[in-house]
This record gives sequence, C-alpha cells and structure tokens, in this order.
Amino acid sequence: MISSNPASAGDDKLASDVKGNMVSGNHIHSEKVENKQRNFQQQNCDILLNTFQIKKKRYKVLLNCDHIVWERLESKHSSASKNARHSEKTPASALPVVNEAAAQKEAEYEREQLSQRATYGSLSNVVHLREVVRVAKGSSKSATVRNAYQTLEQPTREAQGHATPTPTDQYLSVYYAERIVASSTDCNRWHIRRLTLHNNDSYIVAKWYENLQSLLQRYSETRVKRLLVFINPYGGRKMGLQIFERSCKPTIQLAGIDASCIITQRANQIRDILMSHDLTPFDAVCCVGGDGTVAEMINGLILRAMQDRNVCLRKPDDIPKPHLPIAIIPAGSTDAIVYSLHGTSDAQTATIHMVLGQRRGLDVCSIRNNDGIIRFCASAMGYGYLGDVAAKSEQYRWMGTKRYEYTGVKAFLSNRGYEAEVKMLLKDDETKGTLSPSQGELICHANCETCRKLASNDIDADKPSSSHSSLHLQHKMETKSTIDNEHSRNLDRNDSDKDYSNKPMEKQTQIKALIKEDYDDVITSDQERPISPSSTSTSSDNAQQPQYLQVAASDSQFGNNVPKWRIIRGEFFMITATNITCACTRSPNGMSKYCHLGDGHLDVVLVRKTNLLNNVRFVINTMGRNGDIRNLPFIEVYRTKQFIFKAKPNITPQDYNSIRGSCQPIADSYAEADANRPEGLYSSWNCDGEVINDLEITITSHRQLIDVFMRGPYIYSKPSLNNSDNKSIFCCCHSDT
Ligand SMILES: Nc1ncnc2c1ncn2[C@@H]1O[C@H](COP(=O)(O)OP(=O)(O)OP(=O)(O)O)[C@@H](O)[C@H]1O
Repeated sequence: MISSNPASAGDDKLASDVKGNMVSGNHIHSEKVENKQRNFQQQNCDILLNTFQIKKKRYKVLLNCDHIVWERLESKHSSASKNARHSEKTPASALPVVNEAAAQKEAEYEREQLSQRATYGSLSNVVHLREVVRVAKGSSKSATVRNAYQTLEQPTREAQGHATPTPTDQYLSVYYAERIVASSTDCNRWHIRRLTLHNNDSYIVAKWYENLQSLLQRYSETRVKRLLVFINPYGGRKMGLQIFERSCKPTIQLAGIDASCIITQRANQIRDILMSHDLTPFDAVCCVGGDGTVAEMINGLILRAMQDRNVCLRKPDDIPKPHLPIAIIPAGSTDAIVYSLHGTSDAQTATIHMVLGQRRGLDVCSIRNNDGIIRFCASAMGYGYLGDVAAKSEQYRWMGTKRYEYTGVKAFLSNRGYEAEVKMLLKDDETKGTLSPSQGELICHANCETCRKLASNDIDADKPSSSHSSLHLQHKMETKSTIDNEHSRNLDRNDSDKDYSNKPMEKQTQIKALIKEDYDDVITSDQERPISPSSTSTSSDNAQQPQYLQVAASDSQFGNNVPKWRIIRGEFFMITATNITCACTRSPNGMSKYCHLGDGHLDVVLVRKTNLLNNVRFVINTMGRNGDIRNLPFIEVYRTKQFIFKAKPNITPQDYNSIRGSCQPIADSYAEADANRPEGLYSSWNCDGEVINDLEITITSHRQLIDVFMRGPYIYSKPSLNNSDNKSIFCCCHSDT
C-alpha cells in the first residue's frame, strides 16, 4: 500500500522512484525499482510517502521496508545547481588506499548499501532501518525526546482491544546511529542522531509511528533486551563508572534495554559471578573495563558453558560455545580488544554496536600446561618483551597508563633475548614468514569474507590438544624432536650470535636451517627436498622471498598441503601469538595487522634476538600507521591453529618444577612467584594482561568461540604515497628505509 500526501505526490523524483512508473535522470535504474517493488510485495510492507517539516523546511519523506529517505522540496533551479555541485565532487572510490584489496571489498559492500541512495537520488538522505535505535512521537519536539527515553514500550491500546484514541501528536523523532567519517584516519566512530519530522496531520504521524514500530520488530530478535553489565571501577584511569554513566547509559536507555549493573569489588569477581549465578534472565553480558576485564568475562562465560554441559574444566574433549553474546565498553589502559574489534576505543561507538545488535564470532585461544587448561585468551599472548612488561607493570599501577611506558622502557633495555622452542601446526599457505602485504593479504574488516568462510577441510584443531588427533601428532613430534635435538641445539647456539640487521637473504638461509619440518613420518631437510623451477626463479622479487616459502610452494605442487608441525628454536626478543590485530591508539595497526577476528587462526610473531637498534626499528614499525613489521629481516610471522612453546629447550624437570605456576598480577603471590625465577633466564607469558609463569604451554585457537556485538573495523584509507613495501618500514638508523 502506498499512502502519499496528495499535495505534492508525483512531482519529484523521490515519488517517481517509489511508484516505479517513470525513470528520470541518471539516478534511477528501472530494474532496481522493479526489484524493490518485488521485494515490497514479497515482504508485504507498506510504503509511506508524505511531506514533513524538518527544521522548518519542507521535505518529502519516504518509508519503505528497509529505509527512511528524505529529500528537500525546493525549486528545480536550485536542485539542478546542487546536483551539478555534487557531481563535481571526487568519488571516494577514486582515492588511492593503503590496502587496496580489502578497501575494495569494503567499498563494494558500501556501494551495495548506497545503491539504494543512487536509486533515490544523490541529494536524498537515507537511513537503513537496521541503524534505527528508537522511534518516539509527541505533541512537541521536547515531548518526543521525553518519550524516547521512557523505559517501557506500552502495548498499544488497539493491541489491548481498546478503541484507538484520536491521534494528537504532530511530531515524530527517529533516533538512528551514523558512522562519522571525519577523516581518513578516523572513520570508525559512530554517534546517535535524531531526525524530527513534523506534520500538522496527526493521523499521518500516527500511521508513520505504527509502521516504523512494526518494521523495527524485524530487528528485535537480534537486539538486546535484558543486559547484565559489569563495571570495573579499578581499570585504566579508574573512570569505568563515569564512562558508563556518560557514554553508555543514555544510549542503553534510548534502546529500551533493561540493564542490571554490578560494580566489581575485586579481581576475578566477574568470572566467579558468571560461573555461579543464574544467567537465564539475561540475553547478553557486557563489561566496562580494559582487556583484563574482558578476559575475565570471556573466561567466566566459557567455563560456565563447560560447567553447564558437564565438561571437564581442565581437560575437556570439546569446548562448548557460550550462548550469551558479549559487549565490551572500553575503560582500561590499552583497550586493544575493543580497538581491534571496532577500529576505535570510543565508548559510545562500542555501546552503539551493542544496541544495534549486529554480532560476529570471535576466536578465543585456550592455554594449557601439562595439567590442562589454564585460561582462555582473547587478544594476545606474549613471551619475552611483552611478558616482562606485564610482569613488571602491575607494581607501578599507581602511575596509571604511564606504567606501561615506564616498565616498557625498562624491559626493553634489559631484554637480552630468551631461549625458546616453538612448534607450530602449519599448512603451506599459512607459512607467511615474510610474505609481503602486496601478495593479497586482506585486513579483517566489516563484512570480512575470510572470517565468514567455513574452514571445512581443516584438521580438527578446535579440539583441545588433549584430544586424540593432537596427542598423536604431538607424540610423533616429540619423538622426532628428541632425535634431532642435539643438532638443532648446535644450530641454535650459532644462531644467537648472528646479526640479522640488514641481511635479509642471509637471515632467510639461517631461518631455513633452523626450521625442522615433520611430514608425519619423515624428517626431510630443506637441502634434500626438490625445488621446483618456479621456486628457483631469478626475478628480483622472488629473490627477496625467504627460501622456506619457495620450498613450501614446491610442496603444494606435490599436493602435500596438509598441516605439518614445524619447530623453530633460537633466542628471541619476543614471541607473540595474536588472536586479533592488537591495535590500540598507540599502535593503530597493532602487532599483527593482518590477523582475522574469526578465522580460527593465530598469528605467531617471532622477533629474533638481534641488537638494540633493531629492537627500536621493531617498536617504531609497530607503532606507525604505515610500518609493517613483516618486512623487517629479523621478524617472522606464521599463521597457525595451534602452537606449543617451551622456554629454553634444555630445561631440566627440577628447574621446571621450581619455576612454573601462574597467578593473577594483582595477587600478592605474584612478587613471590617472580622472586623464585632465575634472573634474566626466563620471561613470563602475558595473556590478555595477566601473567602466566609456566614455561611449557600449548596455545590452541578455537574458531569463533564467542559472539561479540561488533561489525569489524572499517578500512583506514589514507591516500598512499605509492611506496614499495620496503619503503614503508621506518628505521631510525638508515635513511633509505
Ligand atoms: N574492584 C576491583 N579491585 C581490584 N581489581 C579489580 C577490581 N575489579 C576488577 N579488577 C581487576 O582489575 C584488573 C585490571 O583491569 P583492566 O584490565 O580492566 O584494566 P587495565 O589493566 O587498566 O586495562 P588494560 O588491560 O586495557 O591495559 C582486571 O584483571 C580485574 O580482574
């Protein structure tokens, strides 16, 4: 049904679009209009077209199944000149972008979304109903605002069987979320806007209100109604409560969400509450805090799901997915999880993603020692530099966020490298070593296809390492590694003396020598393996690629693309396994720019022990927007589902028993545990900001184990300088890099 205001219907493009009778100008595509009409019929929804006043100007306003569209009513002359001005603007797609492939994908999606706008005309304002938070009516503008913030939506009198009263309201307010594209570097913040429509005919206002309410019902299933909120008043600048009051509460009220808030009194209280209380009244859990608080919430929900299904908490056969989705409001010191999910650590943006109800699965890692699962981790696990920072920073919490800078510098200067062995389960195409971004690597973004794809042919790596398949592989690997131990130890010793600083080829050859590959039954040294003609190409591009990548290419030609264990030993400045990019305001690209939120893989970043200047290069490249650590010769990046870490491979059982153990950083026992450690020999693991002192751990990625209210970051699209990859490395010591 089309209801239109007879006074002005049919005289402008908007009306002709809707009716689909005429096609005028470049903006209207008859096919699209037909499709739209078909959709309308299928969904049996009314189309409303009326003239309203918006800020005392007359607008033609259209409501169809998905969109509210409004277009200024004005003289043809001024409209034509505006159109001309508009067409002069440079299209966004013409701008060069940093990650072209990813930005192109995102642009495609945006175009799809905006195709509606093209159908309506370039001067139309369009809001998708998916972004509408609330609709309210009233006899005045202020009355609509008052009504919008009222908590309960009373059922209409009609629904209760009473006769409908004569409508009197002449104002209608639509509250919707809008992404702010303030600049190329700042395109991920959202805010709430209000569109107030005025019409003297209160029947029209009532009709619009009813239609909007019924169309919004479509989204009600995915939107939160009853929310459990944990507020950590202790994290970050101790502003959790204020952030919630100022940035979240108004939006939560506007969305009509019934929120129950708990202010935490101690560490681990969130986990304990989630594991012991009845959660059935809630349909989502939210935390206001930093990464440690998020980790607590995720651990609590996963352990609760395991407990509810009577799964062994230490050695489960399978890890069940919690049924409650989570929302995260940033109020910590780093807020890397929120930044990686939304591309910003703006609290209102995080709240908007929660109230709009769009969710995506987030990978979570389990961390195990010999006794079973220690904890689950959602962001990053770091040994070496990051571990030292976490271990030392807690005692300086009184410094606030500055504690990371202070302990960061201390840990940086005192890092002499840590001996370790890493075993990873890799497929050939997951061996990224120094794979350059130009080779088609996509940044995870809103509507990311990599995360949507189902990994149907993957090994069952979501099963814990205690499951049969993993144990089998692990056992074989252990046997091989014992045979091979002596030889590799010699190599490792040599390796620690080497300088990788500016010799990529030499470094690649050394790395190649350090990698042992396990083809289930046979250990084949790189030298013995066939090199295909393509891998011996003399092109300069290929010459820059690591040798073991070339070997990997030859494997796939032999059809051997099953995951294999690879062992890497050496001395490292830092070993990091990232679940997300780990971006934050200080490091907008994060530790692993190309890590995906829901692909079931970890990015393992190995930073070899080199010299102080190279460590500085690494830090500068991690912090810069244009830097890419993968181009640095002493860094290797791998993508794996599971990896096993051993500190100092020749550790004795006595050493191990005296050192191992994990604790919360806030606990008093922390200092005690640290005091037992031999100075400078071992680092700790930093898992979501918590310290783990175990020296042998297995980390497994579990694909999309928890649902989070998010869309993923939108791609940063600053015009590039068309630099080659290497040019984007910042170096403090070489003018050419
Ligand atoms: N009332 C409280 N008193 C003391 N500790 C608390 C309290 N509530 C929560 N905690 C603990 O505080 C720890 C630190 O909080 P959180 O991680 O949120 O802040 P942060 O460390 O400043 O931020 P980030 O992790 O982003 O750097 C958490 O591990 C949590 O268990």
